[in-house]
Amino acid sequence: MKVTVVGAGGNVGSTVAFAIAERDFAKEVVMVDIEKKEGDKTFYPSKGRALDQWETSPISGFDTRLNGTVDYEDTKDSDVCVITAGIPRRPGMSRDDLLEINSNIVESVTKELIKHSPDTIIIVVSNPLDVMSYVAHTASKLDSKKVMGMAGILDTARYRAFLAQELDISPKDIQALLMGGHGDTMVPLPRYTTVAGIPVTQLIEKDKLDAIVERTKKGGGEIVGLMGTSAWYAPGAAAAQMVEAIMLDQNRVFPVAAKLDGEYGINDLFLGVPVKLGHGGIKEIIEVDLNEEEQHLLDSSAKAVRSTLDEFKKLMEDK
Ligand SMILES: NC(=O)C1=CN([C@@H]2O[C@H](COP(=O)(O)OP(=O)(O)OC[C@H]3O[C@@H](n4cnc5c(N)ncnc54)[C@H](O)[C@@H]3O)[C@@H](O)[C@H]2O)C=CC1
Ligand SMILES: O=C([O-])CC(=O)C(=O)O
Repeated sequence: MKVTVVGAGGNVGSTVAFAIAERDFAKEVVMVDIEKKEGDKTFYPSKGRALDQWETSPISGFDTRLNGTVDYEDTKDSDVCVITAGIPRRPGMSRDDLLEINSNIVESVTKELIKHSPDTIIIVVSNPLDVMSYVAHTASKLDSKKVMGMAGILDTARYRAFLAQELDISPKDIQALLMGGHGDTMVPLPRYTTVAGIPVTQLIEKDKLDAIVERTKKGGGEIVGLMGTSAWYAPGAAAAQMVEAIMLDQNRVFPVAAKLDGEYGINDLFLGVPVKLGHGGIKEIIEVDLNEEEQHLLDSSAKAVRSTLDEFKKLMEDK
């Protein structure tokens, strides 16, 4: 079983690769990035990070080979490819500000990957996430079940972590659902949030829960404000969990950015929804009952993603 991570000389990509290696289910992780020139020197970040990570294997006890490269030939016959290539935002920017640069990167990277692994499954991480998933789907021409974006596991993990802190309860016992686009319009769903089966609304006051929902929506920005660049540990762990679910055919139920063709009344858009994830990619998009208010929030989130998608389409027309 072979996984490729593109952008793996950077923060999220290298963390995805390392999290996969530490889980020890894959034979090989190929870490692709571009070479970097500084004066008369050339550096190879993906090769350096792969070597550094491989050198932890005797200590951590994993067998997964980590191979850094700048050559897509080395990615041949990958079962799953994770795309983290692109620029991260800086303080004061929104994810949508990355649209123009990252859409070019994601499109070109996807085409290279498909040349060497025409049957692969693609997990997109680059932002703006929902539109970058659309770009990878269009560029790859793969079935929509094989192209998806990672955001929901991360956003739900933030929500669960904040709840665990507030309630002083293990994060493992908090189950939650969050839908919509990976932006400030995302939709955490308290009605579908439980602590070991107990509805969270019975355990926490409404104003505290509302504050946690708001903090979750801006969770990415909170980290950008603290570090000057965006997060990588939780995003890396989240993408690795998706890769594991697919490769081990776990049939896990996760929120991922999936292509909607009528589900939830939304068409031709990648948006975060719960899916069953296993061999072959998305086996099923799960349609949960939403009340009027929840559906309204989801529709607003879809509208925001569609407006970024329209901007991307316009960029393509003007090219
Ligand atoms: N979906 C999500 O929840 C999250 C998404 N992100 C996004 O992930 C992306 C990466 O973030 P970081 O790793 O922090 O950035 P980074 O700058 O540390 O790494 C990005 C890497 O992509 C590489 N790259 C650029 N163009 C490339 C190309 N054409 N081919 C191969 N590699 C190329 C760069 O050389 C760099 O090493 C950003 O767009 C960021 O917004 C970050 C966190 C969470
Ligand atoms: O906030 C960002 O730009 C990166 C990201 O998507 C996240 O951490 O949720």
